[in-house]
Amino acid sequence: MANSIKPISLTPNFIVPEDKRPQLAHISPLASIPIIDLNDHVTSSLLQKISQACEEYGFFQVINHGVPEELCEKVMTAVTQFFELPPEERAEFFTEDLTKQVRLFNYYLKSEGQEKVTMWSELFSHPWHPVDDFTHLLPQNPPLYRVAFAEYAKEIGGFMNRLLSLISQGLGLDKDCLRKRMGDNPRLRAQANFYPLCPDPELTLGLAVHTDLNALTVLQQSAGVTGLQVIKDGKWVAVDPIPNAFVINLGDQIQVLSNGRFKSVHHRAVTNKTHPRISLAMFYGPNTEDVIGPIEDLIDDEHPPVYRSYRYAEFLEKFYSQEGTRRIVKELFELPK
Ligand SMILES: O=C(O)CCC(=O)C(=O)O
Ligand SMILES: [Fe+2]
Repeated sequence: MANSIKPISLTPNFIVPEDKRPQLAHISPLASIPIIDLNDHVTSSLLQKISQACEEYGFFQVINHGVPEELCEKVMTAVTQFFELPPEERAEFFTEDLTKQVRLFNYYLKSEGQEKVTMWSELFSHPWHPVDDFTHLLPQNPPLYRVAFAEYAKEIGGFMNRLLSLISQGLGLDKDCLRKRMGDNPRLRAQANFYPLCPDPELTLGLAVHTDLNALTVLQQSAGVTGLQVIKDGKWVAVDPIPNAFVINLGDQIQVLSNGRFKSVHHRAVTNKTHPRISLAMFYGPNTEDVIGPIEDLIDDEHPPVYRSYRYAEFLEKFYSQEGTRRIVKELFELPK
């Protein structure tokens, strides 16, 4: 099992069927996602900017987020060094077993009647909180990995809470509302994504189009290398890296909790010929036992509930059963109109 990580070359298993290729020339050249400055005081104008970004894009970048720049760089260095290890050393973490807490794996795309297509990326996923429970499972090499993650996780924990409180207020709710709805024991996982140089980016995908299944994602990406793209009004928009910014995106659970007002938006990662790219996603989601459904205060005669409530475990089950496809999960929980 532990030997599926090989130096990557453009073999047929990476070539995406023609109708699913990225068509890199068709990117909206001027469009970009909103930028939110968190140095600003919490005023109604800041909340308005956030709620507009959540309604119209489901994505925004934040600057002046308060997480120290050196720490952000340190954790990206640790992740980069991990992906620079010889493949046989990284392969120790390779597994296709979804129940493993720490796993290195590849995503793939499954299309009706066609072979599986492997994405041009390698993903490393593990919990980020509570630190003491899992640190011993993380790589010892590079030596920076465990310490950088422990420090980063602490800072991101505080930042996520702040963000959830702003998003709650953006919905006109009490600032603790979203955090409380996801309980005292949220599911907190990190995913480091590595996209090696690709000889022909038009033929591959780094990550196929998807929405995040969790509630909220805080992402850092390699400086100066574009790869993330988001759908806006039916067109792909590139999310260009801004120095020291985080990319924030809403996951499916916030779409459901907000009764469809805030959007979990389709996105993908494309590859390039000149620079390897790394992104680090920190996910915040409910616990498997939590019950998720539209928040009562957001429901009235004009806004009847769009979704039925479910245990998050039920959502995850439907999610994993559609592995490799363009998943249709939250739609399964929609109530008849
Ligand atoms: O590499 C990126 O920027 C996208 C990563 C992503 O969408 C994910 O990890 O869910
Ligand atoms: Fe994503």
